[in-house]
Amino acid sequence: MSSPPALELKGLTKTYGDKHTALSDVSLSIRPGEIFALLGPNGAGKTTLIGSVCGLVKKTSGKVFVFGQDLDEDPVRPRYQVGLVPQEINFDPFFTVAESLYIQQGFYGQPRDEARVREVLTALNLQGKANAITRALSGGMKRRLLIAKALVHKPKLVFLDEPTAGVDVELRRDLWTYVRKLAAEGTTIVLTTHYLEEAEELADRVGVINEGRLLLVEEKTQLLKRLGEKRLLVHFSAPVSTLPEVPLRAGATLSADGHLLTYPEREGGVPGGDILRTLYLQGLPVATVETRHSRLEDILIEILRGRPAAASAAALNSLPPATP
Ligand SMILES: Nc1ncnc2c1ncn2[C@@H]1O[C@H](COP(=O)(O)OP(=O)(O)OP(=O)(O)O)[C@@H](O)[C@H]1O
Repeated sequence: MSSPPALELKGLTKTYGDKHTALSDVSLSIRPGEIFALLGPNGAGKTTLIGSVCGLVKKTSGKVFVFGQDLDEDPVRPRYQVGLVPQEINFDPFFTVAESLYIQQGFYGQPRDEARVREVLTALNLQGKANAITRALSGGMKRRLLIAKALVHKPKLVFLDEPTAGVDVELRRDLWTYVRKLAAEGTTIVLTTHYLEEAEELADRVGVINEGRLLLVEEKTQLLKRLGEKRLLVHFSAPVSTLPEVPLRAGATLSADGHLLTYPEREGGVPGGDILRTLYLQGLPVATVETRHSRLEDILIEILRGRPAAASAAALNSLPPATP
């Protein structure tokens, strides 16, 4: 028998008050061991979705299954397998780093496991801080501890809600390495991030949510292949007045100043190599050649733009840049 999904949502809906629908009929299935990135602009419903699974938000309707267990039937035990790195720092400032991790183990019904605490602290580069009082940690260290806290009870399903917001490049890299290790060991990771570079780097699959609706779920590589574009850019050392017939007919364009040829490569179209060969054969003054691939960021903006009137300009404007 095949194992159940790590997380399954069926028609998950959350309404605040009478009319504000934060989540609307969201259905989604996440495989054990996959890294799933949930993307969307501010207010899209990402945190509400995570909160509904972790018990921080009371859903209005729909079903949530964690490793096949219905949270309506047992809201407690399945959640022992879940870890959450929230957006906001939420630990007691008076305990030491190690104490707060032991408390967390106890909270999840586990015996004190010093080896595990050491392991998590080392993975997050906090090994020298085990006995530090948490309020004395720097902002970045607090964020590392937040991640350690979410992982110390060895959850099989981990939610990372904007885990690297406002952290330095080093922590981001450390975390990426650790997330990959966890996933390789079979942990399922659900990640929300505004740094699309992060999703592009880590995710196996991507879900796009806007205004509480799940617009798309697709394998990341498939999505990049389907909606991504590869462009060949040829810079000329002297202005060119017209392009030869082969590139022209294939769809290449020349900049107004005659210094740049742009050619969007498509599957089944004339290969970029043939375009270049023609340019060389015709003796055009090719200086440099580069290829550019569209990134997840470009694709996400297109998806949100592609939505009818509902994808408001405000929502698009709130998309932050790919890198901090
Ligand atoms: N407690 C609440 N009461 C009323 N409305 C809420 C509450 N919590 C969230 N909302 C609304 O629900 C919608 C979804 O919010 P949510 O925090 O899930 O979005 P998000 O995608 O996580 O956004 P961000 O990227 O800014 O964290 C928003 O319109 C928000 O204003």
